[in-house]
Amino acid sequence: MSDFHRAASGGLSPGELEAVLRQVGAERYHNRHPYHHRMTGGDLSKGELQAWALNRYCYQAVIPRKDAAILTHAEDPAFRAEWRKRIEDHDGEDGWSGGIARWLHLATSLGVDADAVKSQRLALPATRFAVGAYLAFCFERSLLEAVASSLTELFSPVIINERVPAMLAKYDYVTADTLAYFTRRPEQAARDSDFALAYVRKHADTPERQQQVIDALVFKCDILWAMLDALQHAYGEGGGNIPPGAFRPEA
Ligand SMILES: O=C(O)c1cc(C(=O)O)c2c(n1)C(=O)C(=O)c1cc(C(=O)O)[nH]c1-2
Repeated sequence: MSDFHRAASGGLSPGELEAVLRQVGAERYHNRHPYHHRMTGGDLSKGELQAWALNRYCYQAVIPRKDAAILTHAEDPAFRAEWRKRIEDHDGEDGWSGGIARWLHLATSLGVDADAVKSQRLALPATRFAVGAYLAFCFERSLLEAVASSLTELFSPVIINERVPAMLAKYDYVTADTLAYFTRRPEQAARDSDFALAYVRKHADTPERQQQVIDALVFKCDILWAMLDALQHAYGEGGGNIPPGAFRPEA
């Protein structure tokens, strides 16, 4: 970690803390990953896009569970009222009318079987470990650290704005309907990250807590990075490193 990511021993002002957090994102968010660059450059095979969608489903599926874990730590009803919107975004009214269902649609539009995606059986081992680590982090750490770990959402509108136009332009089988998941995300992410950032600015009021917040965001960037590393290793360069039991694109 660069020195810049250490909270000053005397503490940072809320504005200085926010600047460090934004710097973490500028350096470590997954829009800097080669797999993302290959995606936006039109260089991924259809199998690599399918593998991305299938593995990323595991992340989508864990998000409402980690948000429920966060709610168990929250004593303030106003906090819970705000945070539970995230679960509703992903599950919808009945479990299958929110973001998870829209992600499933994205994966099936790319030609992956819905049951295979939902079962998560064909995901890479590293994907499972990464999303499991995110869930465990939100169960085990303080409310402040768990809230801070959601702050990658500050940067998600950037990657969505890079990804969506490039995918529409570069892959003739990708349509606006395929990518409908992303239509609502920037607005939801802005609402969520505004709330989380205000919470962190207010509650990270000692140098120790400021360091915990910075470390939580680094940890979360590492989760997203590790997921793309795993895809690159397994499916890049002709798919020669696909682990046993993992998704195999049709030749
Ligand atoms: O498209 C993306 O690259 C991306 C990134 C992230 C993120 O940065 O964690 C999220 C999402 N999408 C997303 O769709 C989403 O619902 C979401 C929830 C969270 C979270 O940590 O609570 N991150 C993200």
